[in-house]
Amino acid sequence: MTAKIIDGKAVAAGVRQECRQRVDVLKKKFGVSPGLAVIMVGEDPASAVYVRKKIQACADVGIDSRKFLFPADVEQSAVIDKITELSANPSIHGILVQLPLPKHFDVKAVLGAIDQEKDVDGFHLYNVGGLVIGDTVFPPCTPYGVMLLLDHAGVDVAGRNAVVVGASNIVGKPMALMLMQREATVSVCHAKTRDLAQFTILADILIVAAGYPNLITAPMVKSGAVVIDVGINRLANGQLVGDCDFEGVRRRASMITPVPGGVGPMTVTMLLVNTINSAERSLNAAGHQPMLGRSICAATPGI
Ligand SMILES: NC(=O)C1=CN([C@@H]2O[C@H](COP(=O)(O)OP(=O)(O)OC[C@H]3O[C@@H](n4cnc5c(N)ncnc54)[C@H](OP(=O)(O)O)[C@@H]3O)[C@@H](O)[C@H]2O)C=CC1
Ligand SMILES: Nc1nc(=O)c2c([nH]1)NC[C@@H]1CN(c3ccc(C(=O)N[C@@H](CCC(=O)O)C(=O)O)cc3)C=[N+]21
Ligand SMILES: [Mg+2]
Repeated sequence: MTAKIIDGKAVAAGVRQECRQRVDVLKKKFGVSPGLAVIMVGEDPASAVYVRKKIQACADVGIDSRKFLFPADVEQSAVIDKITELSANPSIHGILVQLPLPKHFDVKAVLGAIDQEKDVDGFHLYNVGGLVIGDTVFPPCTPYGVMLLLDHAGVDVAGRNAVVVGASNIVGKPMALMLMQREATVSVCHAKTRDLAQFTILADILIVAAGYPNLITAPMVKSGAVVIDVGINRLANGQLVGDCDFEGVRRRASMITPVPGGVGPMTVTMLLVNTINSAERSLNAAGHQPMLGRSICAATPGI
């Protein structure tokens, strides 16, 4: 078997086209320009690349983005003051704090300062709680993008065995919750899992987000499985690879996402979706009827 490649870049391009249309309606009909604030602390090169991609993606669909760069040794209170100010600013509909933050930061305190109605990453505890009960406004971008890829590829989730490798707050845990919400039978593996292969081999849907190249090899994968590789690893030779031995695994899987060009472009795109949803919600809060297209969210009910 040779797996069908799930083209994240192409799916993302389609979603972005919808984003452009929704932004157009917001601007022309309602005079609202969706605005995203991106906060970055320090100049970690990987973070800088991701932030640049997010800002480019905003420009691409007509979202106004503003970047706030703080030096790595800034006091936490200065960052929280900025977040408080942006939370009160009606021209800002989304606030994102690029992670990781420097060690002296209390991540929970910083994320907690974001207005929960502008928490487009979905990392505020209010939205995390919403996700747990299957009723969140801002699904976290990476697992949200994965759900959209699965829907787009026509993958049935209900009743299937889903195995998530990785249990972080930003990928593994919310991924597991979204799959549970869609009635998969979910196992979550992490660094202390004994005999990872014993779990992965049972997966109809295998989601890998650990951050180790070649962690998943062909013998660990059930024949015909759908494999979603979230991992992003830069090898010494400069090559970007996921967590799966791509060439080996694609001979056992029925579908697989590539790296690059798989989940990464979806992550950035779902940030745009969450920001536009937030801008539309701000209109509704102002007394307008809920009239705008929610087709993207409708594709993924209940998350
Ligand atoms: N494509 C995209 O859009 C995105 C990609 N990423 C990429 O995804 C990967 C994961 O990111 P993130 O969740 O932030 O990373 P973290 O480092 O925060 O979490 C990694 C998780 O993987 C687990 N893990 C580590 N080693 C193993 C192992 N040998 N077997 C099983 N589980 C293991 C860890 O376990 P434990 O909890 O026990 O420590 C942890 O839960 C990275 O490569 C990152 O670059 C991240 C975000 C978006
Ligand atoms: N608050 C916060 N929100 C995040 O969403 C967030 C974060 N912090 N910290 C880091 C991770 C990582 N992340 C990625 C974004 C884009 C690509 C992406 O575009 N990847 C491309 C290639 C990238 C490249 O060429 O380097 C691809 O896979 O095709 C990947 C990973 C968002 N994250
Ligand atoms: Mg952990």
